[in-house]
Parts: sequence; structure tokens; C-alpha cells
Amino acid sequence: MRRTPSPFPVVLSSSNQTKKKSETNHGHGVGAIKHQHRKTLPALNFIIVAAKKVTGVFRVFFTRKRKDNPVPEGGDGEVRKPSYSTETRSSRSRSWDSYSSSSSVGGQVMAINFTIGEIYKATENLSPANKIGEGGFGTVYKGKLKDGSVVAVKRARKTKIDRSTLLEFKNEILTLSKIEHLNLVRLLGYIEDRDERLMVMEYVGNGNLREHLDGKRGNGLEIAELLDIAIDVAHAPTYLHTYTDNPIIHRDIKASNILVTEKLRAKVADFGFARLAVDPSVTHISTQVKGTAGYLDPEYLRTYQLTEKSDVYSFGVLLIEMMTGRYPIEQKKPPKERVTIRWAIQKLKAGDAIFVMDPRMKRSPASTMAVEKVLKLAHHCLAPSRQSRPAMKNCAEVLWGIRKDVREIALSSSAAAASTSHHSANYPNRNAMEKRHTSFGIDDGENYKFISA
Ligand SMILES: Nc1ncnc2c1ncn2[C@@H]1O[C@H](COP(=O)(O)OP(=O)(O)OP(=O)(O)O)[C@@H](O)[C@H]1O
Repeated sequence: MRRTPSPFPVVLSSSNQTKKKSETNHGHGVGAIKHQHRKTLPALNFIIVAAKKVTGVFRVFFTRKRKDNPVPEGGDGEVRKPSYSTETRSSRSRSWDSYSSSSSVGGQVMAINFTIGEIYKATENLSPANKIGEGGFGTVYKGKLKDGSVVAVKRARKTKIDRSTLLEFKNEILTLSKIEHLNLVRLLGYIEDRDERLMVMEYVGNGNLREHLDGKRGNGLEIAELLDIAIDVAHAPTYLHTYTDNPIIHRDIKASNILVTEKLRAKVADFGFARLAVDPSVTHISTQVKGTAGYLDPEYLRTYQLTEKSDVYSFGVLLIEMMTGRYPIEQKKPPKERVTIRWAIQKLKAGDAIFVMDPRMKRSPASTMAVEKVLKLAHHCLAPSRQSRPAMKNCAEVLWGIRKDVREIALSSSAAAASTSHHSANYPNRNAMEKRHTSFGIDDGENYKFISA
């Protein structure tokens, strides 16, 4: 255990949502609390109008043939009625208007692509044994479909389903249904049955990035792996921002929303707070400030104006999190180190980027060069004025360049090592270096200089 992440108490308004995290999830830290500042709710019409535009996409997107399986009994101590059986094939081609009107709490049944019976069966009645995580919105379960494929099922919390939450959930459905990208978690289906709301999603099997940074998963990520993940993450909002004339803003880019594949590549999840900007020529004035403390664009907080550059800011925070291994807010650190971005950027400016490097990361000429360059990019992303921040597309390009440099340095280092192998006794071997770098803290610059010299 490298560090004890700190909780981040935030109170912006009386309507703040305090989130509970499960043991199986990251369970603590900055991601635990979200801001929610409500003045007036965004008009339902906004969703409906946007939805109308994509009704056709829904029809094309959800093509899997559904079956009406019997509802298994029990599960989480509840017995559910097989109300899904009222849903017919024709109901799947309804317009969003009818989805919308039938989706109020206590309303009719709506199912896309899966029946509620199939999902109860796949998750063993949403058994706690299949729980894989919990977020602000509800609980996530792993499920196995009849054909053997594995899915993740996100179940909205039943309590306190207010209008805002409902809109949020539908927003997520709507947004996810429009997109299909390698680096975005795919929505496979959606079920709404009275007060039950289930989203069926592509299952991504290797935990979230925060768990990897915490050492709860895997063996620690090396710089090349981190860069690949950062590039994947950058591609996701790049796609969202440029997908249509109306850019989609994720609004909650953070390490726990980055899901990691077995091959250590990344998929961005959780569009609960995504928003379609209606008119890209007009800066969107948001009536709700949402996102996660520590990642929030200060200009968005100040003005309530949401743009793609708010995602860029959050991405800058994420880059620093990835390079340092620290949470954006570290309450237990000395005051100067509590706000990780401030601490890291100060070190960068002082020419001491090496001191903020995650102690678990292997020190090498390539990794130290890369960390410094990534911090510079992060600094750019964190510019107070959004006009000064790069576009996500540029971030991806810069990261590609750094990734290429790392590969080249690694190749030339191994070529040099091969040609001077007879001198190898003068250099610390890999095992010795591994031992050293895991024991380095942020104040071990002298040791580092010795090795890299
Ligand atoms: N599609 C998925 N495949 C595998 N695991 C998932 C999937 N979606 C979510 N999870 C796991 O469940 C956890 C909870 O996800 P969820 O999106 O509900 O909340 P969160 O991202 O942790 O927090 P927040 O609600 O603040 O965004 C994730 O951190 C992840 O570990």
C-alpha cells in the first residue's frame, strides 16, 4: 500500500450528492463526492429534442434480437413481477417521445435489446456476489448472458429517483446510444421497469485505472503503458468533441472512470454527466455544475459555462494523477502537497519533475523524459483560461510524440546495452534497479542522478 488517499469534503449547495463507494471499488478519495449545484433543471425538452434527432440511431444501434425469458425469483431479497412481458417487438421502434412519457416512475415498461428476465438471470438476480462496483448513480454488476458473453449491468439506485436523476440517467442512455468507439465503453441495452433502471454495458475486465495506480490491480504501470492508456483516453473525448456538430462533453473524466482491458488499454466509461451542447456556436450555459471535486474546470465552476475545454482541464488533472500516482487531493500530505496539480506544476517549473514521479514507476532516461513532457502537457491543459488550453486532439498528438520518443530511447538504450555488454558490470542490473526504484520516494533525486548518469 503506497498511500492513503484522502476524502475530499465539498459542500457547494444544499442539494449536493454524497456518494457511497463499495469495498470492491476505489472506495475513497476524491471520486467519492460530487458537486451538484442546481438553480433550475435543464428543460426536459432539451433531452426530447436531442433524442428525436437520434431516434434513427436507436433503431440501428439496438439490433440484437430479444427473447422473453422467465424472471428468476428472489435476488437482493426482492421478488419481481415479470412485467417485461408486456413489452412487444413493436415497442422497440417507438420514438423517444413515447419512451419519455412511459418512463416516469411507476410508468410502463421499456426495454431495449434485453428483457429484464434475461438480465436478472445473467446477474443471478443482481446478486451481491456479482457486484463489481458502486458509483454515485448506483451499483454495477457482472453478468453472464445465455450465449456466454459477459456484460456489466449498471443499476440505478431506486431511492430518491427525482426528476434530475431521471434526466441524468436518460442523458447517459441517449449519449451512449449514439456512439461506438474503441475507447468508449459500449452501451448494449437498457431496461426500465417501473422503478427499476438497468443499463447493460460492455464488460471491461481489468478494473479501473485508479485501482491500477493504487496497486490494487496488476503489477504497476510503466511509462509506456501509462502513455498508451493516456493516448486511448485522449481519443475518447476527441471523438466525443468532434462526433457531431453538437459536441458531446463527457464532464467526468477521472481515473475511476477509465476502465482497463486485459491488454492494459483503456476505455472511458460513465456518461452519467455527459451533455450534448445544443448549439456549438453558443457557449453552453449550464444550470448544473457536475463533475468530481479535484477535476473540475475552475472556469466552469466560476461561470457555469461548459465547453470541451472543461474535459481538457480534467484530462490535465488525470495526466498528473497518472504520472504521480497520487489522488488530485491528498488531505494527509503536508499543506504544500495537498493539491497534487499545484505541487506537481511547482516542481515542474523548478526543474524538479523527477521528484513527483510515481515512486512505483521505473526510473530510466525514457521514463524521466516522458514524465517531464507529460507534465508540461498537463500544465497546458490546466491553463486558467480555456482559450489557452489545447484541444483534446492536440493532446493525443503530443502524447503520441512522447510515446514515440520513449520507444526510440528504449530501442537505442537496448542497442547500446548490447554493444557494451562487456561493460555491464559497471551498471546496476535490472533487478537491482527495480529494487531501487520501488524504494525511491519523491526526495530521492540523488539516487536517480546516480542511476541515469
Ligand atoms: N462496463 C464496466 N465493466 C467493468 N467494470 C465496470 C464497468 N462499469 C463500471 N465498472 C466498475 O464499477 C465501478 C463503479 O462504476 P460507476 O460508473 O457506477 O461509478 P464510478 O465511475 O466509480 O463513480 P462515479 O459515479 O463517481 O462516476 C467502476 O469504477 C468500475 O470499477
